Amino acid sequence: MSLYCGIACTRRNLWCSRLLSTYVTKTRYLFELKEDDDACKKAQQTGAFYLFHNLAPLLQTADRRYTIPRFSLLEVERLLHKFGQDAQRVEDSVLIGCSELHEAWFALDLGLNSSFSIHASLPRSEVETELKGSFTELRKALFQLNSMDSSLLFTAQALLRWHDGHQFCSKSGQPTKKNIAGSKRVCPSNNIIYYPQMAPVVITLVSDGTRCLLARQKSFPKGLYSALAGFCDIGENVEEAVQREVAEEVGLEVESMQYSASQHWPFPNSSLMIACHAAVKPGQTEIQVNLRELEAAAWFSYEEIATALSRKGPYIQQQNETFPLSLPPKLAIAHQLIKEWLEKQTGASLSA
Ligand SMILES: NC(=O)C1=CN([C@@H]2O[C@H](COP(=O)(O)OP(=O)(O)OC[C@H]3O[C@@H](n4cnc5c(N)ncnc54)[C@H](O)[C@@H]3O)[C@@H](O)[C@H]2O)C=CC1
Repeated sequence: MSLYCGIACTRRNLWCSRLLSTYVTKTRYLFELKEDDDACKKAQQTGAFYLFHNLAPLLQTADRRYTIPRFSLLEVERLLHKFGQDAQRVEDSVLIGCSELHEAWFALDLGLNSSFSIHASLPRSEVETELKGSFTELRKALFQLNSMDSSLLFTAQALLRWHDGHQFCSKSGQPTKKNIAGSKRVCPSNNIIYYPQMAPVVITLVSDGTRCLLARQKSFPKGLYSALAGFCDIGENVEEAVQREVAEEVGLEVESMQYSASQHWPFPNSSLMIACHAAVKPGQTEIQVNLRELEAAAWFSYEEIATALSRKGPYIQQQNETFPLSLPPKLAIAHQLIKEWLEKQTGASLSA
């Protein structure tokens, strides 16, 4: 967005260039914190900390809404001291962003403890009482948070999980050491550097021109249908992954496809969701569900999708029971794809 903003900048539009330079300085500042341990330590002094316990973020509730409390370094150190731990535990924290005024944001998990760590887990309920909040599963909190908060917590949880699972060098077997920002881990015995990783996943909404194809897995809540998703195989590009996934899961051949958007998705591990629309030939729409991957797949009409998005149903039959068709939550990119498809259909029918 900032790039387009910069291109479109004119003298009349000075606020635009100011926005761009704020963004650039913020990005450069974050880069410096990732590269320079001393600068990052210094940033912790004036930074804000988000607390987690076993990957569940600390949330507070006010007027039935979740808020995310932040703590200063001093407050975190006091808390650690109160539970018999030294301030060194702050080094387990990871950098997750910063404000436009360069207040650095960190996430620290008080519950994770590895087999070799000197830091034991802090007692969850006692910390909750002390901080007047509750450590809440991120999936549960998802529906209550705005998109900025959820994206920050997604990043934090993904980074904390990655560090928890990558404490040893896969070549030497020795413990690896994280840098202060948590943007990498290094094996001291052979200098191999490990960087946090995301797995690329294609998510595709297939259309035959008038209907869209949705599918469900056994593990989905009853009535929930979504777009087709699958991990990219090694060596594949996005187009090949979309074609393969659609063929594998529902037995159809993609005729054309169009990239829509992307999203970082932390469940169950970090994925980079690459969302696309795909079209099949109108005459070749017979679905053959791969039952190893899916429980069911079906074509849905404009009216059925519009009704489901307005949360009124329609109803679908599943294992001799009837459920209202439900779609992925607003924050999920699958929801965005489905909404986009619906809007395109509306545009098409309006211009017809
Ligand atoms: N944000 C969104 O709108 C949506 C996100 N997703 C996410 O997309 C991802 C993929 O979706 P599904 O295929 O339905 O998931 P899935 O978890 O059912 O995975 C399918 C299969 O892929 C293989 N697999 C698992 N992890 C892998 C990895 N890192 N690399 C390669 N293969 C792997 C396994 O054999 C697994 O059985 C999941 O993480 C899911 O949470 C799925 C749908 C919507």
